[in-house]
Amino acid sequence: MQHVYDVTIVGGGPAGLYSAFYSGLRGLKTKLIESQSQLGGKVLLYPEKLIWDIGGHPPILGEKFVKQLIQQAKTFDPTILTNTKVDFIEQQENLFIVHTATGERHYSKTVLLAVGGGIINPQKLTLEGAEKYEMSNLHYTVQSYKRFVNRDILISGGGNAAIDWAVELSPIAKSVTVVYRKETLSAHEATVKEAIDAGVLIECNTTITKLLANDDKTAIQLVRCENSKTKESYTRQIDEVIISHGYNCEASLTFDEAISIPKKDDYYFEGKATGETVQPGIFAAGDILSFEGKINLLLGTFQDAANAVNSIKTYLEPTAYRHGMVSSHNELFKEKNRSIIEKELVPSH
Ligand SMILES: Cc1cc2nc3c(=O)[nH]c(=O)nc-3n(C[C@H](O)[C@H](O)[C@H](O)COP(=O)(O)OP(=O)(O)OC[C@H]3O[C@@H](n4cnc5c(N)ncnc54)[C@H](O)[C@@H]3O)c2cc1C
Repeated sequence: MQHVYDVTIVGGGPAGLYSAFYSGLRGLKTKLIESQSQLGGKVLLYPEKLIWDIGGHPPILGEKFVKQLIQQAKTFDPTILTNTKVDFIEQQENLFIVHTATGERHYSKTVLLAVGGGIINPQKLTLEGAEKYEMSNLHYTVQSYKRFVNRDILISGGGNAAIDWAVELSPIAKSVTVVYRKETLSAHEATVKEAIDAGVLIECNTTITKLLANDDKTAIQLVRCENSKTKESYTRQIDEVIISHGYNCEASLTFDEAISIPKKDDYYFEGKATGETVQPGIFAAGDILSFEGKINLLLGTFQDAANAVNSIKTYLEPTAYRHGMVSSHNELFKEKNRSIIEKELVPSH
């Protein structure tokens, strides 16, 4: 017989990870289930981006931020499962049974949905044979800047992510060209200006029509593009190709008939700022949750997580303290505080 957890968090992005930390802080027996092999959610899509807008935190690389989030999530030793997709949630009296795609069942008194926009996969290039270059120089995310030093780079896409990459790579690349199928880019004007000022070449109405392999067919050597207006096509020698065509979100989570959670738009759950959904025992946090005044940013996910966990605590123990607790009240921190404070007090030379 499996253990029954106080809370099972579905999704290991920022909302799920911070929920795991916070539910430990509130003394709840916690399990977190993530479908991907890595924890971190959408932040894994921008490991090399500097994040500037986290309160009280200096600019931090996405990759480092994820590491810190994971470390914090593990503070109270929750059970964490990766490579485990939740596909169905069932309720039997006061117990939830969380079913996974591989046929396992997880038992829990409450469920916290932190599934963001679903399981995220980049939109792939649909050209024939494109997939064979994914092991070499066709990329869907920028995992490491080193790879792009002194290279001729072609980026396909006109949104913020494409232009952000163009701006960030242009100081280290030999050249950066952006091709975009529409008349004008959809990225912020200020970033587009930054890209142009940095020497990025932008070609609108233009799409990639062919990837031509090198002699041993292991890497793309030439990219053929076509301008949809002039019908002109040209071939360009290229070292690295980055595709930034957005993401597909696989929203495959379903519920049994007894569970009803109102949906807003395609995949957002209408709920309250306190994380409660209309379904008793099921809570939500992060990008999946929609309420008036909701912020779909990292800072919003943290507030959602704390609110949802506090709601879970009082759902399970109606007399428990309803609101946020300051971390210094926690016994585990008391032990750790001493060594941290001692280190801080050592005069620096
Ligand atoms: C390119 C880009 C740049 C951004 N830059 C910033 C920024 O600078 N500052 C900022 O504050 N915010 C930024 N954001 C927004 C921020 O990343 C999101 O608000 C945040 O990641 C949302 O966290 P989340 O945990 O709610 O969802 P997600 O990060 O989407 O995580 C959800 C997790 O749930 C998992 N999951 C989904 N379905 C299932 C299932 N059925 N079973 C198991 N697991 C499942 C997914 O695999 C995923 O890991 C950016 C977003 C993008 C896309």
